[in-house]
Parts: sequence; structure tokens; C-alpha cells
Amino acid sequence: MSQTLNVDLGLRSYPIHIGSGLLADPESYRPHVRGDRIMIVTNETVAPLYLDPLEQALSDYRVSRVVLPDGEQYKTMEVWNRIFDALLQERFGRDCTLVALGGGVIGDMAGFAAACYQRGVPFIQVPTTLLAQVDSSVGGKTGINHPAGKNMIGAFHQPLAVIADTDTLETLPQKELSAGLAEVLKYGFIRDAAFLAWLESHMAELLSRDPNALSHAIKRSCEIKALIVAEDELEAGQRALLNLGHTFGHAIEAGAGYGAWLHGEAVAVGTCMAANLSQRLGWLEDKDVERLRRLISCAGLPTEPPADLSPDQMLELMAVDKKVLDGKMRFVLLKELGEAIVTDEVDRDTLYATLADRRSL
Ligand SMILES: O=C(O)C(=O)C[C@@H](O)[C@H](O)[C@H](O)COP(=O)(O)O
Repeated sequence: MSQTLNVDLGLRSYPIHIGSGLLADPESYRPHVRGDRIMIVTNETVAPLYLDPLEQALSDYRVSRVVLPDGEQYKTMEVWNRIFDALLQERFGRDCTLVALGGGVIGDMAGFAAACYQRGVPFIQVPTTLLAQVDSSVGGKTGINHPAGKNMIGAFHQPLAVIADTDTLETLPQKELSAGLAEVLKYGFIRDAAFLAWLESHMAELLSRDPNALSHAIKRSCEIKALIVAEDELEAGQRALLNLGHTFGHAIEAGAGYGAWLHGEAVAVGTCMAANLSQRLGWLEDKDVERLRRLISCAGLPTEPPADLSPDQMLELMAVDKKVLDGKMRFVLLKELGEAIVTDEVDRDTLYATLADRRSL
């Protein structure tokens, strides 16, 4: 059984197909592929699991592949360039489709390569992690990291389709499943108190990979993301809400060294820090922060930043955040659980106190 949602972006609209058995089904791709040549971009972990069935499903086309190393530490200009080497060596023209097979790193790098190759070619997202299925494959944010900051170089480039085969979650390490839950919880925190309550009462099923619970969580997450992206594709306004926990989280990822923390783990801690700051500003109550922390912890996620990352180091890393406007940092904070806002009205002392407060995280 599969379900389809739509991301409504006029001429750039596209479907998100969610369900079992989609990856190996030729019909998942046929309506979307452009040209007769396909370059699959994947990594060394995912290739042995899913490259063969994907190539079988695409056997009507001339298919090539580029297999990159796995991990956030490889989301670099050098590794990204290997996609262009492969495309150029095999003389790909513009009449081709790139297919991103993997998690968020592969989706972001393949999507950014598609945005740039010969000034833009189409691509399809085939996300194989929970995080990629609920978040990074949807919305067209593509890019790579820079030592100075996460996702600092990139482009908005929407895919032709997202094909999220829920069967791929069966092979996902538990740590990666939890990392995906950080982004699922985010949708509840920013937009949907009822979904948050549902997540609270179904966390055990989600962690034990109950297919119905996972399908519901993926669908609701994608619905919320699709609505926000449709209203604000280029993050001129409310799309920034999807960045809850990311200002702190990206600083943790860069500060600890890319790959030391999974993105979702860093976002989980960042969300606790955003809640702490929201409480200091008088918005969240103690019980809200406790509830948020408990949920994050029940999802198997950390709630505290690395002890060796000082408030000053965090501040320095946060200063390059893409939400900085007119030299002022902007934060996604919580008015209540289920309602987020973007604000630049955070004084330095309150921020510093949050960064220094390891106890209340
Ligand atoms: O789609 C968005 O918009 C998001 O902010 C979703 C985030 O969860 C995602 O991690 C995104 O890639 C972060 O983007 P960035 O602009 O903060 O680099």
C-alpha cells in the first residue's frame, strides 16, 4: 500500500510517494524520468543493499552509478566533485536524470550536483533513511558543508519526485532511526500539538519499527513540510521554522567535527537548547521543557551538548548561521509545544546563559 502527497509549487510541483516496495518498482520512476540516461548517486553503505534492485527497476534506461563514501564528513567539495567527474567521463548531456539513493548527505550532494551540472538537470530523491524520508528529500534544499559551517554552499533545486520506500527502514541502524525521529518530533513541536501527543503515545511502536506507526509518522511529517515549503519555498519567512534546533545543532556538528554526531542527534540537543532559551524568555514553562526533553530522550536521542564545546566556541560557530540578518542572529523558539516563532530579540546574556547551562538542558 502506498500513499502520495503533493508539494504544490506551480510548475515545480512534485509528488512524494510513501510506501512499501516502491524502490524496486519500475512504475515508481517511469512517469518522472527525463531522457534515457540516469546517473545514480549513492554511498558505500547503501549500494550493497539497494543499488541492484534500483538498477533492475531502471533497466529500461542507460544507467550509470557513482558510489561515494558514507558520512557527513564526506559532504565536501572534493567528494561532491566526483559526481561531476563521473558525469563528464561518461559524457552525460543535459537530457539525463540524476537519482539520489541514500540518506540526507547523498540527497543534498546529488541534488546540488543536479542543480549545477550543465546549469541544471533534473533529479529524483530515493531516500533510504527516516531522516531523509521525513525531511531532507522534501523541499529542494541541496548543498555541501564548509569547515566554517554546515550546508554553507548550496542551491534550492526541487526534485521531480520523492520515492520513499518504507521497507528500507528495516536495514537502518537504531541510532539512525532515532536521528530521524528528531526531525519527526520537530514537526510536532513547531506546528502540531496533536501529532506531538500521538508521537508521545506511539514512541515504542516507532522505535520497534511498527510499519503502520512509521508510515503515519512519515506521512504527517511530509504533509507539514510540504505545506510550509509550498508557502515559502525560498525561506523568506516561515520556512525558517523548519530550522528549530538547527542553529545550535549545526554548531555542535561543526564544532565536534562533521561525522562525530549524526545530524538528528545534534538537532535533538539543539531543540533542547532552543526550549531552554524559550523558557528563559518566559514562553515555555518548566513542565513543557521537561516534556520536550523526555520525548527526545525516549526517542533514544541525546539532550546535552558535548562537554568540551564551550559557550564561546558555540557562539562563534552560530554566528555564521544562514538565518543571520543585518548582522543579527535569528532563532526559532517555542511559544508553546506546537507553536514556533522566529525572533531576533534574544539578548546576548540570555543566550550566553543558555549555552553555559548544561544542568537544565
Ligand atoms: O527544509 C528546511 O527548510 C529545513 O530547514 C529542514 C532542516 O531540517 C534541514 O536539516 C535543512 O537541510 C537545514 O537547512 P539549512 O538551511 O539550515 O542548512
